[in-house]
Amino acid sequence: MNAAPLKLYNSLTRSIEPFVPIDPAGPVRVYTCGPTVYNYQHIGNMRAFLFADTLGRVLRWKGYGLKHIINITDVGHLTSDADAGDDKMEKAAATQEKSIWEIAAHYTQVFKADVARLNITPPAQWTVATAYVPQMIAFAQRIAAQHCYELDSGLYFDVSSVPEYGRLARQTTDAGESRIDPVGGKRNPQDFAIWRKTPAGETRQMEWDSPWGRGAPGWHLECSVMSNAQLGHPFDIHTGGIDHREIHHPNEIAQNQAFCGCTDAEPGFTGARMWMHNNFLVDRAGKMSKSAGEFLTLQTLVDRGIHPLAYRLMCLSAHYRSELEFTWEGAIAAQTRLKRLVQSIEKLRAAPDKPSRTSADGYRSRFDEALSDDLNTARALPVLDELLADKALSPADRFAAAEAFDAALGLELAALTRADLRVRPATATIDAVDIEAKLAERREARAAKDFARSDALRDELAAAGVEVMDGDPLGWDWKL
Ligand SMILES: Nc1ncnc2c1ncn2[C@@H]1O[C@H](COP(=O)(O)OP(=O)(O)OP(=O)(O)O)[C@@H](O)[C@H]1O
Ligand SMILES: [Zn+2]
Repeated sequence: MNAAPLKLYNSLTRSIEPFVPIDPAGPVRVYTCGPTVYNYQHIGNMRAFLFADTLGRVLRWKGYGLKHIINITDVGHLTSDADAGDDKMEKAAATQEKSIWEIAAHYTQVFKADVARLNITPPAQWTVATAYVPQMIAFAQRIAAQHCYELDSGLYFDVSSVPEYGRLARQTTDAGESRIDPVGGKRNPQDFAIWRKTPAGETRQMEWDSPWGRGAPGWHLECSVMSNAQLGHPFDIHTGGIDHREIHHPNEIAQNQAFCGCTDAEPGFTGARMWMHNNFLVDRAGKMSKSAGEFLTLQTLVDRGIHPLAYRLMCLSAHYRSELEFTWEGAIAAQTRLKRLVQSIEKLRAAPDKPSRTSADGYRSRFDEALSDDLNTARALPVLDELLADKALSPADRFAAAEAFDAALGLELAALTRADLRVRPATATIDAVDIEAKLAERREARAAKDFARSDALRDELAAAGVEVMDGDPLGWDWKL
């Protein structure tokens, strides 16, 4: 029944293509560029992992096995993607007066907790960059003679040594961001360091011996090595945020081509069959970004009374290739939408059963078609709404179909309760039980038309940090 052909947008060709697994018998192999653990991940970063999870869930919905790898970048990512600046990890350690290992451990743990709160399926393996340094050196050694050259600052990849460098980014002019050329002596402006030597007289917290001196691997090298080690090249799908389409992924591709030495025998080889990118989460200031200073974490949302899965639903309500603008109104609307879903499911569970007069197959096909059309979750969600409201279907059949749909959506619809969604704002000076008691008292006052008492209770709650939402059609809510 999940039979619509799966089509996905491939950034390499800038078109929607049928998905054809490389190995029809084995699992689909997917690699996702993971977080750089020098700071908290903001909700924009989490959008990238929600997208990768949706891809994985849809692949499983379509009946495929899945081997998904996400890396943890704990070394090598510079403050500028164009090969300039400090290592983000070294810089964070210096400003926070901690060791890099402490920094990495802390932010990795918080990131994984957010992954769990968003119900993102953990990958088959979290590959940690510093655990792959010997493989990175071996990879670099194999391509060094034909594709690299040494400067004082490191070993550089010569992008003119591979065919069609930058095809993914569609770089046709000198104006592209990646043309920035901050390192003197490069052969081509886009050449990048695959090994950065520690400057003479300095020591870094993270450095290793290599044939090119003590130093650290380049960020681009890391993903080529870890994807190859875990999945083998070529694998099926490589994902990341759309910023990676410009520099990071073209550089991975160049290294993969150099490593396999196969571009004559296999024209078009990039290391992955498809490259997929999610668009940005933006706010009024533009792309949400750590470098820009202010950003929102999942915890910020929770502190303001928004459930993590409401953020997941917010992301699912937009297509992953569209920009998504974050607003608090939007987050509250997503929370209300999630509540409605949970409420419907709770009602179905409690309802006495009776036979269906029709079948849920039509909904299932439409839901499947939407997901199969380049993961169009925005179009799949209304099918779920319609299914839940269809009285010709028995409560049990609606419940079963909704639960099956949720395997692809990951909203935990069958497990969530209304009570879970009452997230107490962090600033509230009153606990959930007292809030409920005051709300009940207020409902009674209103029923008795004692509006003075009702207003007084609302003001008391407001003073304690809780805003009563009279406009909430579900009637059982409060927020910051
Ligand atoms: N605003 C955003 N919306 C969606 N995805 C994003 C956004 N910002 C970054 N990403 C993606 O998040 C993932 C993790 O990125 P990483 O930890 O390397 O972040 P970063 O580049 O340090 O973040 P920032 O750009 O905020 O400084 C990457 O796939 C990246 O493309
Ligand atoms: Zn990467």
